Amino acid sequence: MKKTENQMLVIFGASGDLTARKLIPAIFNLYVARQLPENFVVLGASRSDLSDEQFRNRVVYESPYLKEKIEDLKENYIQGFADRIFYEDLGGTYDTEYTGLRKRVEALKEEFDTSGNIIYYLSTPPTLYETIAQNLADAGLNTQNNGWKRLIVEKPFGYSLETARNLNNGLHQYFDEPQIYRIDHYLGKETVQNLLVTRFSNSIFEPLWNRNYIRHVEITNAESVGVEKRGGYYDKSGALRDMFQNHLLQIVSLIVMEPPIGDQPEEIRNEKVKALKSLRIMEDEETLWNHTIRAQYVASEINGQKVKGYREEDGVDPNSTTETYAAIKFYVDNWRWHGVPFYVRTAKRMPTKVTEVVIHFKTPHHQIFKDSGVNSKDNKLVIRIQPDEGILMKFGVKVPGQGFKVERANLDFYYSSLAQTYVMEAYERLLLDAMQGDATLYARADEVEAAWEFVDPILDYWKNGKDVRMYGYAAGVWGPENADELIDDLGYWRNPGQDLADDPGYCVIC
Ligand SMILES: NC(=O)C1=CN([C@@H]2O[C@H](COP(=O)(O)OP(=O)(O)OC[C@H]3O[C@@H](n4cnc5c(N)ncnc54)[C@H](OP(=O)(O)O)[C@@H]3O)[C@@H](O)[C@H]2O)C=CC1
Ligand SMILES: O=C1O[C@H](COP(=O)(O)O)[C@@H](O)[C@H](O)[C@H]1O
Repeated sequence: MKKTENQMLVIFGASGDLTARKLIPAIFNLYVARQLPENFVVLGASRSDLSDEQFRNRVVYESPYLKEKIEDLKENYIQGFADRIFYEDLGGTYDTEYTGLRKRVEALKEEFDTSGNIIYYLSTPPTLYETIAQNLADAGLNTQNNGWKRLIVEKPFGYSLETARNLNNGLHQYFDEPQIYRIDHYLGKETVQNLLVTRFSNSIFEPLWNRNYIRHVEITNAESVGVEKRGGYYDKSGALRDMFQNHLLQIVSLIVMEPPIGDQPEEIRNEKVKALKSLRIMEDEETLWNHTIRAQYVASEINGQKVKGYREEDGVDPNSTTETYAAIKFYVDNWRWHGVPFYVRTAKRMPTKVTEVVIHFKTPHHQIFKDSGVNSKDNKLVIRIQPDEGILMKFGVKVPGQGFKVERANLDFYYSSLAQTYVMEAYERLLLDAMQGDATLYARADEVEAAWEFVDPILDYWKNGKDVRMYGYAAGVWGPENADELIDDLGYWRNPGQDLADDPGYCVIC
């Protein structure tokens, strides 16, 4: 068990949505699970005029995100937890000197004996990340001579390769790379981490994990919700920046990477960077035209309820060209993956919420059961990231009786069958890792830049290319029909809405 040293967590942007919805509940769960160190304190900081008590009311006592947990026999913990939560009003301007903050940090350090170890969590608008790092340095709050200092940085990390590089360079002026933890909450999901275990702790998958046996790889990330209250943010971002550049390319890197020499953070991160650098960058318009599809959801009815189209959502430009659906086909230029196409799609307002990876295996080179009814697309490994987390192996078996008729069968495993095991929420796991100084599940500077390097030309083409298509799809369906063009040389997109064990693999969009 790793040691969690005494420390303080300072959250910038503490009056915001993420703090209330994800961060405080994650810390509360760690507190209840006795995973926090003996001496631990949280200091929220933002510009809203709040007292400690008002902040505690907002994020603890009256928090809708803790309500269930409190009711769930945990009310005994609430007082003790809230006593460790404080708030510092940073005042009204962006470049506030952090004198007040420094005094508060010093006082809490003495009172709670936190040994000078501090995590700063940046949960503000991204335009402030560098400014806050600089302000911390100006106030001497980044020095490590009296305890370590770490900086967790929320997504989005940059808006393009150039802005990500600038942000990396900006932060590196005040914090060294080993101090910086770029969060990607998908890496905190058990099932994403399980990709590593599935591949590297079994001897049955890895020998097949290459171009000799794999025909193509398909990844679907679907959300049933629209942009909800984040129209303003989303309209400047879009599916490619919001999900693909970070979460999905992280998943891709875990599928593509070579076996690391060990489980140390840098050993794993080095391989992920190599994987991301091996993605073939799409440069010419013909490839970009053929290998990328974007679309927006349009007004529709889902279960009898009228649903707005993307352009009618609050905060969205009525003439917006921001995509809510992105499907990308690409290749990986290395020995292992040469010639194997990857198909990745992500979208809002799909029929269901699901994220899964499907490894499609090649058909046997010589088919002896010619009239068996064997479907050449039968051998698949489906890794369900969420929900119904699990793994499904699909293969052909003989139908009892004369002859060699073959039917599809499934071997499946569900995480829920490990019912006695407590599965941490992504933010819980990632916060605990940062508290313990383990950066394995955080993105390194070069990793983020390599991902942007791949995404930038697509964004540029979608913005400036000639006659770039923008399709529409009715809210509640599996995207535009034209997305089939991307994959039709190999069949169809798998219908991932199916229950894992009951999966006919048919296509609902063709
Ligand atoms: N909400 C979510 O589900 C997710 C959010 N993120 C990222 O997390 C970050 C925060 O998001 P979210 O909480 O939704 O955003 P909000 O807009 O809800 O909150 C941002 C917070 O930043 C504060 N703030 C503004 N200026 C400063 C400043 N100079 N110093 C300190 N705090 C400041 C604001 O409070 P005040 O006005 O009081 O200063 C506000 O509380 C963003 O980068 C977002 O992209 C990432 C993934 C999911
Ligand atoms: O980072 C983000 O992720 C969520 C989806 O996360 P999930 O864990 O629920 O799959 C997405 O809704 C949001 O737009 C994006 O910013």
